[in-house]
Amino acid sequence: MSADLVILLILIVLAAAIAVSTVVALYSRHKNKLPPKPTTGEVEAPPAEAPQAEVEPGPVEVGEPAPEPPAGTAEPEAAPEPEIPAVEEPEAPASRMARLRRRLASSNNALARGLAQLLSADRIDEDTWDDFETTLITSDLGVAPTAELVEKLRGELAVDGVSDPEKARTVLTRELTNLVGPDLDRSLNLDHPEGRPAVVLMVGVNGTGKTTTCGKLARVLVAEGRTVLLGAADTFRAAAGEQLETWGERVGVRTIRKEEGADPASVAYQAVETGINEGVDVVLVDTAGRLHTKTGLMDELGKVKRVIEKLAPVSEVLLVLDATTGQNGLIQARIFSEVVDVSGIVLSKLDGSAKGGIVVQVQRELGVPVKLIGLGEGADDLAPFEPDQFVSGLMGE
Ligand SMILES: Nc1nc2c(ncn2[C@@H]2O[C@H](COP(=O)(O)OP(=O)(O)OP(=O)(O)O)[C@@H](O)[C@H]2O)c(=O)[nH]1
Repeated sequence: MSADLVILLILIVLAAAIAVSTVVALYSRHKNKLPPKPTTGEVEAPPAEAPQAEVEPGPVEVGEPAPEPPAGTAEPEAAPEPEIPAVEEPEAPASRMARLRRRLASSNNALARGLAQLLSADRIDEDTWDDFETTLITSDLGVAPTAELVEKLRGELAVDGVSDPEKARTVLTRELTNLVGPDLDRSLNLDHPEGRPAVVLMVGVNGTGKTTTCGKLARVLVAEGRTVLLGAADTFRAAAGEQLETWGERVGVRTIRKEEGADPASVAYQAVETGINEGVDVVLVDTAGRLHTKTGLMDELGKVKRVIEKLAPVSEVLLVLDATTGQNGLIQARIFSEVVDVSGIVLSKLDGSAKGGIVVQVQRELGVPVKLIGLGEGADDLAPFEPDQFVSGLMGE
């Protein structure tokens, strides 16, 4: 029995030993399976820590600073500045006037020369007066104004030459200024009813400088602090609308235009309507002025004016005349004044004309004053017409 017990005990011990070793082996195998975890643990650990550290503060940061970047960075980036053309600064009126006067003096040198000859003559005989008259007439002063001027001067200047050239110059200046009309109201009428813009209609034969004048005038008005809108109702010439728009961009004002051949009246209407909606001060309407027939012109301009007047009164009708065309300009002036009520004249291209006397003739012809003069193709080459400056320019001073 004791031997059996011993054997039994040995078996139990063996079994226990086997069991223990099995458990140990199993445990150690199980443990050996875990290491793969530690190997992945190296990969997992950083993401487990890093993303948590980054992601969590992330939303907070995005939430808080979000409003800042848009304010600080998004705006300048989003600003479509390159598309806005640079608006030019107009030249100061004082220096513009001085420059224009110099140009006027040099462009009318024929008249200035004639006056100088008269003033320096030793003896003012009939021939001298004849020459002087011819000079005045060649300068487009017109026959009647020339006769009036010569008569006045003959009464004041001695036959035996000009004893006092300074006095003679003063007399000449005074008489020429009187002919030009120092007291005429040359201001642009930009009066407009409350809530409606002043409407300026630019008329004239093609090529006289209407579009250019619209652009130059817009620039002057903007420089004076007015808001302006351009209406390209010259739909006849393909490039006219584009040309006006380019002027508008230079000055920083919008142009209402339609396709070539569109009804000019509808463009004018839309321009004034937009002007009302946007509360602008002045709408400048450029028109086409082809003189095929007077009836055609009358129909077109008449319609443009009527249509505009459904929305707002037309404050000014400016007739643009090319100073270099002389008598032809006068014929145009006559026709246009029969078609529309011209309220002011723009004499363009005086820089290229030695015939400044047209100012006097055209004013007499139409009974309306020259309000503006064009003295070049540049943006600042438009000036208010000032009789004193004009006469001293004519006299070459
Ligand atoms: N020298 C000079 N040229 C001018 C003046 N005003 C306009 N011009 C030029 O005259 C030409 C005709 O001017 P536009 O403004 O196109 O004339 P427009 O009357 O609008 O002509 P259409 O559109 O054909 O009816 C252009 O080359 C202008 O640059 C000026 O005062 N002096």
